[in-house]
Amino acid sequence: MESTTDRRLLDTGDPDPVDPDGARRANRLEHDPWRVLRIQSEFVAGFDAMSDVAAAVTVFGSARTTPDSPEYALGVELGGALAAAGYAVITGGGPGAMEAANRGAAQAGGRSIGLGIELPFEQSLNEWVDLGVNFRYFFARKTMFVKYAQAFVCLPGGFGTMDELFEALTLVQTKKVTRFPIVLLGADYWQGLLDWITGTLVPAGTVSQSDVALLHVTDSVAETVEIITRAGAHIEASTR
Ligand SMILES: C/C(=C\CNc1ncnc2c1ncn2[C@@H]1O[C@H](COP(=O)(O)O)[C@@H](O)[C@H]1O)CO
Repeated sequence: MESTTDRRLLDTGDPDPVDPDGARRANRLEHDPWRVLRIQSEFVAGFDAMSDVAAAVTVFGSARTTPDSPEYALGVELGGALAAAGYAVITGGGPGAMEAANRGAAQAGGRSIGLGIELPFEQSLNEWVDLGVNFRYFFARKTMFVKYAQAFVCLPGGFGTMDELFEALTLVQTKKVTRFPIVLLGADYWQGLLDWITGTLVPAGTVSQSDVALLHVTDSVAETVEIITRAGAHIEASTR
């Protein structure tokens, strides 16, 4: 399998407690400090590319959603409705649900942004992206997903989507971002997760009931857009 930049940074586990000739330490000292420059350049390129993005919503969802599926159709509808409401649509730029949301936005004449990630196999941005930025580090890319969006919408997805969802939730819960509705679109898919949070995490005291209210579950694209625009209006009013 081909390596990636992220992997060269992270997958270096050498658990041997001894480093008799100092080779491990020397190797780390030789390479790791220089990675910072690469990381820095990635942030600079991202900030530069995104600097004129106005109101935007980041859409997450499975890379494996197929174009003939109801989830794909939902993604297209969502992208179109967000564009019609004046939001740029930001996705991971990949296939599946990301492509669907980009496609909906582009077809509706809206701004369609893809923040791609280097993967161990060749992959280009989906054809519906009109502003594309490619990242080598997941964490730099994640900053852009949050920094330039007013809300997150999650379509059905797997580990990647869960990771992005829970990162967003943690940022909102800890008030690192204060403006963020998070909508889970597709009630059949998401309700079980909400039930588990309410039925297991809340009674265990690991999250509070008010944290659950950070999540909105719906089947309706119109309601999704309504939740996002309502939150935007509140923010505008509170900053006036
Ligand atoms: C698995 C395949 C391609 C993967 N390509 C991806 N391209 C861009 N972004 C991706 C990709 N895979 C995951 N992501 C990110 O995670 C979320 C989706 O992950 P999930 O596990 O599929 O839910 C998505 O929002 C991306 O940001 C070949 O089909």
